[in-house]
Amino acid sequence: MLPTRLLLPLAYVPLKSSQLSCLRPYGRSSAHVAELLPDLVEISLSRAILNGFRTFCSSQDLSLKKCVPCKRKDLSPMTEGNASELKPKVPEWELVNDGGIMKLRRNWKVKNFLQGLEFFKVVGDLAEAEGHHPDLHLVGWNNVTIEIWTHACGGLTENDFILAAKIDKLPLESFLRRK
Ligand SMILES: C[C@H](O)[C@H](O)[C@H]1CNC2=NC(N)=NC(=O)C2=N1
Repeated sequence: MLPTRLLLPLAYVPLKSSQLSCLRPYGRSSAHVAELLPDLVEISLSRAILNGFRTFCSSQDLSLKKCVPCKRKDLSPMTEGNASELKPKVPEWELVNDGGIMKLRRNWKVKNFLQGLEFFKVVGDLAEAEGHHPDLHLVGWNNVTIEIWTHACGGLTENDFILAAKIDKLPLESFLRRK
């Protein structure tokens, strides 16, 4: 007879025999399943826990998410409150209100003008891959500023935070002036 309540070593989730029956592989005897069951359930449960953890991480780590197409009709800018909630996830960036348009802004000093253009190329390739694009400024030959906002709605959406988080993961150190 199958164990009526199985305490799982990983999560101590009590399972009733009715729940266990769905696990019974076709044609195997109950005794055999009882033997297999702890491993089977433990594996599936640890995967569930791992997936849950990964989901939790990915929803926390914006750089693992993907930008979505900006369809004007169903897009509205997030509130300043929402933007402030997401801001800690991109600590290197500042939240600015530029004439009523909320944007993310970050500055760098590059080695020289051409390194600035190379810097833009690396960022540009990422933007093209994401289908979401930053405003790139190269001023006074070595001052780079990137501003990110969603033009389709005239403000900030999650795309902008995702792009900022991804830019922060790019290998840009070689273009930068030593501090
Ligand atoms: C369909 C596609 O998502 C749009 O054309 C994209 C392209 N890149 C974009 N980038 C930014 N920053 N804002 C947009 O509204 C935008 N729209």
